[in-house]
Amino acid sequence: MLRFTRHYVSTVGHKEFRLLPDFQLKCGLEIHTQLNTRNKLFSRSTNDPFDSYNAPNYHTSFFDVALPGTLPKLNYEAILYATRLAVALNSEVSSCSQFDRKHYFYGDQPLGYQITQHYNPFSKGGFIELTKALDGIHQERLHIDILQLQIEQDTGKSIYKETDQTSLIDLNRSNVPLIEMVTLPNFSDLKQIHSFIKKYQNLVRHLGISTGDLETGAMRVDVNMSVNDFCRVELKNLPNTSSIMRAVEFEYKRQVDIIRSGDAAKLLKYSETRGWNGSQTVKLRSKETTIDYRYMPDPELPCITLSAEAVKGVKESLPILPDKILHRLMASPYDLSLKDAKILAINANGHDQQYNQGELLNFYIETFAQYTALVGSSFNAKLPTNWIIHELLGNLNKLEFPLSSALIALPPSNFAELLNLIHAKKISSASAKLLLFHILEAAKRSDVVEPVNLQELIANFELDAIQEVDPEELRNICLQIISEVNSPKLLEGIASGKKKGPLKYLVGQGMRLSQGRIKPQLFEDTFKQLLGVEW
Ligand SMILES: Nc1ncnc2c1ncn2[C@@H]1O[C@H](COP(=O)(O)OP(=O)(O)OP(=O)(O)O)[C@@H](O)[C@H]1O
Ligand SMILES: [Mg+2]
Ligand SMILES: [Mg+2]
Repeated sequence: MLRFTRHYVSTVGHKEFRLLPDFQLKCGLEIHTQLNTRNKLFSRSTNDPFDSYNAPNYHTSFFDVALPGTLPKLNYEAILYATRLAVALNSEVSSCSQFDRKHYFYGDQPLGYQITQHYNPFSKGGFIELTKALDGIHQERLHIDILQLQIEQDTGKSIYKETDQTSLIDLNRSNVPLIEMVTLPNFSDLKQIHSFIKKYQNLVRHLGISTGDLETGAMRVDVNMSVNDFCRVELKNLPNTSSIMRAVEFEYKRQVDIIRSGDAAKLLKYSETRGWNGSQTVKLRSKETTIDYRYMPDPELPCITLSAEAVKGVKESLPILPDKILHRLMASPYDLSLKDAKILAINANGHDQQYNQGELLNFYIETFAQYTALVGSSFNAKLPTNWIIHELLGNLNKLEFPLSSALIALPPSNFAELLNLIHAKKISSASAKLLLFHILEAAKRSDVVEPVNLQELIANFELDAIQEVDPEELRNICLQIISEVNSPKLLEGIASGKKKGPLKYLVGQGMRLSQGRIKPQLFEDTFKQLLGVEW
């Protein structure tokens, strides 16, 4: 009889996945992140590892292709980026970290060794905090401890051609700066792993040090996992979050089955490295056959000496970190939901949408301040949220128009004025939508964009809400719509309540005829009265 825990329930795939209480999962992550510095780690060639499709081996220098006699020259930008990350993770930067050579032979590694940090890493310790409130883990809070950060070079790429049994080598990626971050084995369920990966990915994007994309390989996650303290298995080559989660589920079940069958002492005796073929984990190599990398300090690279003041300077220049922003946005006066706060604070896909996160957040905060200054204590926090997060961003995406340009037409003071007009019901919500769209579309078409004059536009388009609606006029508009519809069946359906939906259609017609200046509720009430609706 199996007992299930409530640790983690996954609906990935068809079958539900659960951890079993008698089989304890222990897991640690190693995450490699490519830094988006301008140049490579030890050469001046441009750092553009994804340009291979157009020009293989283009972004290379003599050092990247390992011509004899060339020497590595450290790129300080990579050190700055690594320091930013270390400080954000509360990891202690070593005052003198060193580079080592890890020797192995491979076609895409022409030096014959990879320069990494083995004996004396860049920083040690640190943590990421996961919480139930922000990250959705099952525990209230959990610290995932970081063992260390090490700086290393990426390798080139081998492309295998099955057809003529050849390998192509592309060295555009060779010598791209990487940071390997290693956690302690603090994870005990899948939700924690998932949340951590998202949080770390978001952090490197927020710090502006990497695109953090798993799909391009800019971020690569290796998962080390063991069950009931048997040997750890390391899962590598996991292309995206869903593969990571599915591979962990599969591997957990595989190890549980081995333990149940009584073969664990034999089959889980040595740690091994496994890959993911899309449906199962497959053995790549066992640690019995580990290569001796003959690590040795690189004699051509002196240690990186960083003073405490330099580290302090970087710490002081860091942007406010995402958790802190989320907490602020979810508290008074903003009172945003977690979902909306994340839209403002977190760049979900790493690419520039029509805005960058800092720009959007500043716009929101500034507009909010100006709006509350205009309306005083009766402000409605939902107005800026809805109009910025939903209306404005929706329109920018639809029009493919960047926020930076939209801001010229609609700086925070103008947007706050628009909110104020909506707040005071001087303009109906339907009219405001039309107006906003019009302003953005006109700004997109125009070469010279300047702040709009809202009052003038509202007057020109006659968008002022009709404050006092003449009941007779309202009745007449409704009667006209009813006669135009000319469908007794539809009207009877509405009246009897059998088909309520078409009432919305009638109201929509009213909004159209009045160009959004009469409130939908007034139309609805009048139609109900005229049709004798009792529901
Ligand atoms: N018993 C265990 N169960 C699961 N994970 C473990 C266990 N012991 C250690 N780990 C995890 O294994 C990882 C070890 O990574 P580390 O980079 O130190 O060594 P490595 O995997 O041997 O080296 P390489 O960088 O060459 O892959 C860490 O993330 C650690 O948390
Ligand atoms: Mg490692
Ligand atoms: Mg490893």
